[in-house]
Amino acid sequence: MTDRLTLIRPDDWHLHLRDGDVLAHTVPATARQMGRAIIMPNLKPPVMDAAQALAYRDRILAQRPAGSHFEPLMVLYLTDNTTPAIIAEAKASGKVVAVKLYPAGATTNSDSGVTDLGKLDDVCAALAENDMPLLVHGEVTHNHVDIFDREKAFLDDILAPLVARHPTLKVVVEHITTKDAAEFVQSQGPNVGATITVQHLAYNRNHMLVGGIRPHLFCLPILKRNIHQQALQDAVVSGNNKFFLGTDSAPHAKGAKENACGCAGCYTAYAAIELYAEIFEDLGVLDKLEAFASFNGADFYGLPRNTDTITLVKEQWVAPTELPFAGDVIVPLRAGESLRWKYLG
Ligand SMILES: NC(=O)N[C@@H](CC(=O)O)C(=O)O
Ligand SMILES: [Zn+2]
Ligand SMILES: [Zn+2]
Repeated sequence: MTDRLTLIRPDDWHLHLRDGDVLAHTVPATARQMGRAIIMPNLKPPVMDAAQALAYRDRILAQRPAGSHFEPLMVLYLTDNTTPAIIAEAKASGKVVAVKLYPAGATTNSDSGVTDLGKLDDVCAALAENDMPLLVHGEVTHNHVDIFDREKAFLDDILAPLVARHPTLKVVVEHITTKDAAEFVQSQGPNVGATITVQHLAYNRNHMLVGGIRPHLFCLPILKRNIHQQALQDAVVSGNNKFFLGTDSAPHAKGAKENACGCAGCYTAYAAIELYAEIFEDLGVLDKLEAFASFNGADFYGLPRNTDTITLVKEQWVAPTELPFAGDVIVPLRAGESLRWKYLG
């Protein structure tokens, strides 16, 4: 039985750090485990150009613990007003590595998102030219499309045509939740990859809704039925290098989650690698964790793999029931539950 696990240091290819005082909590939490992280730009207002990305990066670095080499990889938020010149300037900054598409209204702070991707073909061409991946929150937002069908509708109506129009554009389908998305990614060339979260591997909608509603399992795209959870598990079990670690750790204060209109997002950064290790072990593929967590994402982005290592031990510990969040608290995923793997450093 394996009771100790040493891996090349992982990276988090989808992370929300937020801004302001809470950076004092969110930055150290991720910097403790991850070498790099793709920093989601859905602030209020969003991160829309190189200057805003560099200023945000400085605020993040100001909270990086002494001695840490954690590197925030910055992302621009695509709007109807993004231009090829904005993309070229972002690339030239050397610090912005990707651009994020939020269909307007799809998720937390996405009001400034894109209303018609068809109008941004010149921007997509600029991304392809600059070898910058387009990261997508893959859900349509039309009222008539059921929330459980929104990812598939996005793949069929928006993403498949986009990839066909821009065959060299790198695309990351973020936080995939369906069998359809896993199959779509597998069916495309090496320029299309996907991140998979802990919560979408570990849970399905029954966990969220049977026996009472569990607001801390509510995230977007919403947890789907068990056949979809199974397909995501199959994707990581397959070892296909198109799939990589992206926690989508998305903290919201406890009161904003335990609310008559609760916010979407699960907080997992405090124990990201332990949470993935537990699932990979349950699936019998602990030997595939390192490629998923530490190789596939870097390879997809064309960045060097990390060279230092981390170690986990098989040792039970209890996840905190709450964590500080700048005068407020957050309830992490698995709060108060026993975790099986412990990160040593
Ligand atoms: N995943 C979520 O449920 N929420 C994210 C936004 C996102 O990634 O869609 C957030 O910023 O809170
Ligand atoms: Zn999203
Ligand atoms: Zn996210």
